Amino acid sequence: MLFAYMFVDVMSPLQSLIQKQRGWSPDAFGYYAGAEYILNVFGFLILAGIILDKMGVRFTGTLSASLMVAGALIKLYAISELFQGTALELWLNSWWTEMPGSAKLAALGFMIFGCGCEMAGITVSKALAKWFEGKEMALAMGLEMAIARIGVFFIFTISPRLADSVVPASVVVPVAFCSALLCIGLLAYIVFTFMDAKLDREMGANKVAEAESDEEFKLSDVGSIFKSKLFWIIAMLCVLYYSAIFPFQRYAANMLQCNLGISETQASDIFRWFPVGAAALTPLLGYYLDRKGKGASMLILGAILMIVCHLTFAFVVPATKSELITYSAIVVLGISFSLVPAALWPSVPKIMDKRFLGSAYSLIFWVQNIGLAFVPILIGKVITWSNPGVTDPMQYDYTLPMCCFASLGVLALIFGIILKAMNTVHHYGLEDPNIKEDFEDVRIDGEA
Ligand SMILES: NCCCC[C@H](NC(=O)[C@@H](N)CC(=O)O)C(=O)O
Repeated sequence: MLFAYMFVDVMSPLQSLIQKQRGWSPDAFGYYAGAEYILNVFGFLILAGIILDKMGVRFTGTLSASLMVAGALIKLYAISELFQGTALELWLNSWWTEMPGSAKLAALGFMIFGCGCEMAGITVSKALAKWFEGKEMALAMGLEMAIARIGVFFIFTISPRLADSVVPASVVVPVAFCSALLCIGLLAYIVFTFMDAKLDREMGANKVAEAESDEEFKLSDVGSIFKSKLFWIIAMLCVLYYSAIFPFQRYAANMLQCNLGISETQASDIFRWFPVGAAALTPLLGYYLDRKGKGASMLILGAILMIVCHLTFAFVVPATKSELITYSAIVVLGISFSLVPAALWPSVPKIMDKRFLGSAYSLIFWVQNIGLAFVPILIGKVITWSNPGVTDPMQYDYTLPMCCFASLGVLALIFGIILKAMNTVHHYGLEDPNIKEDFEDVRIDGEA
């Protein structure tokens, strides 16, 4: 997941460079960024859930890592000099001219990568549930997310520097670097499959068979989950919150460049503290949640902090051009991005029957991916629409796009409040600690 998250954001600090080098407009960049989720939205994630439950974590993880490598190599080829001037590029340039051929092929590669990445996300959740069942699952999930966030910090640090390491600067170097890391990630997962097989042997064949059948994906379960009000509240909170974080991450470096009048590298150097804050706090909050609970309250606080930060980027940072305010907002956003993920993902097993868990995660990811696919496109359009005639990528006014992100936060907050109110009435246990021996929870059993 570390290398996957690095690949996801390798181009984020290079928006203005790719615009200069390959002619990708903000719209084209938005389409490219949204492409990661398109196939997942059109049902791949549901299929991924079925594959996961039928074939298990070893096969699915290896398949997902292979898909990531294949998608990365296509994207690398698309942005490389090798692709320039080929018949394929000429053909791709000949239709939907707003989107350069290199952006179209890179988007295709990113789509394939995205299938692998999301499939890996649900596989890792299921593997963690298997390895840490009855133990400190929130801490384990928090650590997994923390490692991924460190990858984002690292890539925001090195991506612009790798791009500048050649003359003229090139987006190819960082993308090639991350593609190589993904190959190492595939090898690492293959090593994990041997460890997992050993765990199965230790657990004993009977227990494994029982565990597998407990979590088997049944198509009728999808209907039960979709009929659940609670599922929709969690899924809406998830899609709204994450749509104001991950798409923002794609535009953040350019937003800081435009607001503060700084270089790509300086902007990335400021923004990289966002995932660091999240990486430091998420496992601590997971540890706290395991012992003390307060999950629903953490979701509400996380949404409030995010709204404050996005409004600060919209109005205060451009007016003051203060680096101190910018850094403070970045750190507070990092705190928000610890509170919500640390509370959200370990809450799912509290409200979903174990039988539904794999499908529940894949369906929440599916709803989330709809937002992650379309919000970057929407933001690209809002940037273009609110900046008529602006061609210099350093001169965009980000007020309206940041207000859009803040509005998503307001909606997420409303769902967080509804969730907490429902928890108070129905006692789902969302405010309770995870580790509690006589814990009696109320779960969706297919009739909710
Ligand atoms: N085991 C993974 C838990 C989810 C972590 C979560 N990631 C996602 O929700 C992804 N679907 C997002 C993406 O597609 O980029 C996170 O907080 O990173």
